[in-house]
Amino acid sequence: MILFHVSSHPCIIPLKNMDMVPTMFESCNEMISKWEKMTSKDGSCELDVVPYLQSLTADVISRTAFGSTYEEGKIIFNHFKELIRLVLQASNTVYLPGWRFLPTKSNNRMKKITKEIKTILMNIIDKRQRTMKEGETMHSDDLLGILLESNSNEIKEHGNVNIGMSINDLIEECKIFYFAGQETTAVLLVWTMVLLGSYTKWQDRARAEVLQVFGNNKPDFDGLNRLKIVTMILNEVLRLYPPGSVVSRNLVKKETRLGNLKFPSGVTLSFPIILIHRDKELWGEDADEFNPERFAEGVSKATKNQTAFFPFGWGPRICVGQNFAMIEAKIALSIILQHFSFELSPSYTHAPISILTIQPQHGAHIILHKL
Ligand code: HEM
Repeated sequence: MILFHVSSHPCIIPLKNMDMVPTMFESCNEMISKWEKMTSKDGSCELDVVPYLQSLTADVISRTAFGSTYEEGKIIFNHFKELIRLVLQASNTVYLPGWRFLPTKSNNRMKKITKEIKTILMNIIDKRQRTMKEGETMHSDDLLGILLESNSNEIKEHGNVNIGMSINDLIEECKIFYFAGQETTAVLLVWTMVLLGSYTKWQDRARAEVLQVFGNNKPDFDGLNRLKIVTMILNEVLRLYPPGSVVSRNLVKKETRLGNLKFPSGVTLSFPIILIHRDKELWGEDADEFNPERFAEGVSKATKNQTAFFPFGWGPRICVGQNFAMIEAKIALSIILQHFSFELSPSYTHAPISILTIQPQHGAHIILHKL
């Protein structure tokens, strides 16, 4: 069972396993079919994998969050995507106090999108609640169903509708789910393809393992847990290219001591994950090199029991989607390896850039060969 921390509410909502494997498999398969269609007669093609892996993880998260109302959910997430783009665009311009209240083209667009998100979500909720009243069971096998069910239980318990979540709270929860879970998993897969496209011996080892565990069959949950080489590879990718390169904490409440250091309230502490993951004192002289072998005996051996590897954060606020992300990455990688061998294209330029997550600035051009 995965736990989902709902930030605006002091409660923890259980995000059940929700039979995620078939859902993820379905989305991965759609991507593979597109790639197969793109290959020429000799079975090869070159493509930038970034947009495909992004829409794969968006698809998985839409299905998981909205289940049966997935098509409407997808529109909401497409709107979120545009919102992120507009917010990033605004943050790259000179800051003028009060600017966001001016009726500029992008401010008007942001307002319009926010309104549309609200309308679609209200329709979905309305439909679900009507189904509930008609005596049918809730769709508690998706995130929205879980949020609504927990909300209605809370209202019943307290006998007060003001206790539950508002539509704005629900929108915020869906936003967090999307921001935290889509881009991060996409970039993990992108860097995995870039690195396995360069270190083809590791690609061969991963494929041999996948074929030994699954043959050409659908990946299943038990088999995914037995993938040792694939896990070592994903850990090494997360070490070198942690999707979230920094975690931060605002010390809002009171003066805080950390060892000999004293921090006044109001200070923001940032932990540079990527620098710690590449520290030669912690990882040895080959810290900047791709060497999954270092994880052969697990994370604690690789880190000599120090907190030197924390791609998902650490402590009480550790990423609640880490199992979800690792399962998704393992399924996607297994299916890719079952269908294609691949290499990095000569047109690829290595230029990682941090825009919320660490991304390849000029895309990830890969040459695929159908197996
Ligand atoms: C490779 C994929 C992922 C990476 C590297 C990652 C990394 C992180 C990190 C570093 C944090 C911050 C922890 C902290 O502040 O200490 C975080 C928080 C979080 N993650 Fe993930 N994550 C990934 C995938 C996911 C997925 C798939 C989901 C949802 C299904 C998810 C949901 C969340 C949520 C809800 C939070 C907490 C946000 C908050 O309370 O503000 N993450 N994640």
